[in-house]
Amino acid sequence: MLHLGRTRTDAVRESEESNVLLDQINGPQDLKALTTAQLVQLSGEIRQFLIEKLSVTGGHLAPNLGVVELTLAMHYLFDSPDDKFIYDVGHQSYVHKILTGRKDRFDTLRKYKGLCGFVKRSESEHDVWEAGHSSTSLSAAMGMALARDLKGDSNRVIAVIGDGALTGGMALEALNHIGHEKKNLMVILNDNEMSIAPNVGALHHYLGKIRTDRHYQKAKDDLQQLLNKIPAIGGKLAKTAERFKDSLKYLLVSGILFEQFGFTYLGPVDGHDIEQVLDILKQADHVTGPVLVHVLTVKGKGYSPAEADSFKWHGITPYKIESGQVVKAVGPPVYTDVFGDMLIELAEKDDRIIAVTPAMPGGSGLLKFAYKFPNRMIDVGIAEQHAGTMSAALAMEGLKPVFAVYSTFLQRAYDQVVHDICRQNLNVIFAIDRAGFVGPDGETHHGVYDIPFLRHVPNIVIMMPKDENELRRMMKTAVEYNDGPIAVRYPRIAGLGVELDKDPQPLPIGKWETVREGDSGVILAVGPMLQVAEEAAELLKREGLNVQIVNARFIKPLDEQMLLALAAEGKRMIVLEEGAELGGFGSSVLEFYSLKGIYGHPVRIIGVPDIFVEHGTIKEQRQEVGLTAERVATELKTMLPRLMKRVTGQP
Ligand SMILES: Cc1ncc(C[n+]2csc(CCOP(=O)(O)OP(=O)(O)O)c2C)c(N)n1
Ligand SMILES: CC(=O)[C@@H](O)[C@H](O)COP(=O)(O)O
Ligand SMILES: [Mg+2]
Repeated sequence: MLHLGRTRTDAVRESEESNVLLDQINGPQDLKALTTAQLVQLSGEIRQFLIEKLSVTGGHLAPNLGVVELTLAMHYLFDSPDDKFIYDVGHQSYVHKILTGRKDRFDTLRKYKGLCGFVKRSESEHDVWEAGHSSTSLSAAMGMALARDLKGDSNRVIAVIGDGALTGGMALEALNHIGHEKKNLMVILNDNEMSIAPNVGALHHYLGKIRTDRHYQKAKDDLQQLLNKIPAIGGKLAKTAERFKDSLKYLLVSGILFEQFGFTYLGPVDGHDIEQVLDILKQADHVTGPVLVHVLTVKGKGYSPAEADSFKWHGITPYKIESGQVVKAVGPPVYTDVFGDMLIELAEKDDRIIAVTPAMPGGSGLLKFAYKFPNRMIDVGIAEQHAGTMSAALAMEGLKPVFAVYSTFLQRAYDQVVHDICRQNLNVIFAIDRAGFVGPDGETHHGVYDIPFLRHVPNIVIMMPKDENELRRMMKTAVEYNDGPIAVRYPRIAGLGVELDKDPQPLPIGKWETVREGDSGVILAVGPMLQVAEEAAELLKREGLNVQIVNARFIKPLDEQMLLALAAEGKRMIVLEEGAELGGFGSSVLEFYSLKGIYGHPVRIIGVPDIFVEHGTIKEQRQEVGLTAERVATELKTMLPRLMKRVTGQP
C-alpha cells in the first residue's frame, strides 16, 4: 500500500528503483515464467506505476487498482489475443494495457492522439472488444463464443464484468441467453460492491449475501474434501453426491442465481490473493459450458485515499500522491452544479419533483439533492431504459420526474423516450448533462447525438442555455411546463461566471434571443457555441462586417417567426452547434425553409461532422472538427461575396 506522507520524490525514486520486474514485461509472454512470488511483486510494481502515472494524467484510478491481480492472473494463465479478453465498460483496462506493451505510453493517457482510457482495437491486437458504455461484455462474449463454434475454433472467451455493470439490463438479457445456449465461455464478476457510487439493487444485495456467506464457503470446501476422499465413484453414488452438493449450495444460497441461469458458479474468492485467483481461474478453465467466477475486490486497492473513497477516486483529476489532494481548476461552477443547486431550490417549493438517475448521482450533480430529499432521489442502477419508463409512470401519476442522464447514456433509452414518454405526452423533464464534446472520455461519451435522436420525436421541447443563469431559467421553465416532455441539455464545462438571478423567470417557449445586432449575416448559435460566435463576430468586425448573433436556445420548437424574418432580410446564415451535423439543429432549420417553400436561402451548418471524435481536450476536439471562431468567420465571408465587394471594394 502506498502510504500517505511520503514525498513525491520517495515515490518516484522507489518507483524507478522498484520496477525491476515491470521493466521486463513487454507482453503477456513475459509473465509466463514468473513465480507466484514474482507475480505478487509485479502486482505491487503495477500499483505503484498506476498511482504515479495517474497522479499526472488523471483517469479511472480506483477501478484499475482493483483489478491488478485479476488481470495479471488472466494474462498469466490464458493466451490473449487468441483467447478473447472482453472488458465491460473498459475503464478498468489500464493493467491489461500495461501488460500488453503499452506501459511506455501512459504519459499520454486520455490525451489527444494518446492512449485511450478504454479498450481500443487500433492500439493493440489484445484489445478485441471496445466499450465505454456499460453492460455490453456478456452479449459480446456470447457472440464471440457462437462465432468461434461456428468457425470450429477453440479459443477461450472471457468477459470481465463489474457488479455495477451487471445491473445493466443488457447483461441480464445476455445471462439469460448464454445459459440457454450453454456455450463454453467464462464470465469473471469483479465484485467490489461499487458502481461509481455505492451499487444499488436487489442483485447488489444478493451479491452482498454471497460475499458475507463465509460459512457457505467453509461448508463447500469441507464437502468437497469429503467427496475427494471417496474413492473414484461412478453411477448412482456420484449422482447422489452431486445432488447433495447442489442442494447444500441451494440451501446456502451462494451463486444459485447464476446456476439457475445455467452457469457453473465458482467462488467467491479474494481477488487480491493471486494464488486464489490463479486456482479458481484454472478450475473455471476446466468447466464445460458457461462458468461465472465471482471475484471479490476492493476498488482503489493499495492507495489509501482511493480505498477510503472509491466513489471520488472512480475517475480522478491529477492529484498529489503524498496527500491525495486533487489539483482542481478554480473558476465558475460547472453547469452540473448549477443544475443540482437549482433543482433543490425548485424542489423546496414543489414536492412533485422527483430526481431519477441511472447510477450517476455524483456525475449528475444530485448528491446534495439526495441529502436534502432522500426519498426523492431514485438511483435505479445502470438502467437507463428502466429509468425512462419509470419516469413516464411517475409523470402519469402527477409527479414531476427529472430524469437526470448524460446525453450519451440517454442513447440507451431511445425507445422509452419515444414509446413511453413522448407518445403518451407525459410531463417528464430530461436533464441532459454532458451535451457536446466531453474531452478525455472520447467518442463513446460525447453528447453529440441527442439533438438528432430527440428533435424529430413529436411532443418534446428541447432547450440549451447560453450560460448558467439561463440554465436556471430553463429549469424553472421546465418545472412550470405542463404540456408534455421537455428537455434541457447542458455541457460538461464550467459556466461563464455570470450573475445568477435570485428568482429566475421562465422563458417563452420557442422564442430565441438576438444577443448581437448586425446586418452582414447571422449566426444561430446553440449553447456554448455562442462564445465561438462572439469571437467570430469580433474577427469579422475588424473587416467591417457586423454579424448578428442569435441565441437559439430552443432547439425545438424553432422560432419560426425569427426564421421567416431572417429569410426575408436575405441574411446569409450560419448555424453553429456542438452536435452532429446530420440531423441536428441546423438540419431542422434547413427543413423548415424547405417545408415553408423558401428556396435558395443560404444556410451553412457548422457542427460535428459524420465521424467519431476521439479523446483529448474539448478545445482540441472542437479544433479537430472546425468549431472555431476562425472557421466561422471564414465561412461567413465566403457566403457574402456581394456584401464583401460593397464593403471592401474588392471582388
Ligand atoms: C450505459 C452506461 N451507463 C452509465 C455508465 C457510467 N459508468 C461508468 S463505470 C460505471 C460503474 C461501473 O461499475 P462496475 O461495473 O461495478 O465497475 P467498477 O468501476 O466498480 O470496477 C458507470 C455507472 C456507463 N459507462 N454506461
Ligand atoms: C467510465 C464512465 O463511463 C464514467 O466513469 C465516465 O467516465 C464519467 O464521466 P464524467 O467524468 O464526465 O462524470
Ligand atoms: Mg463495481
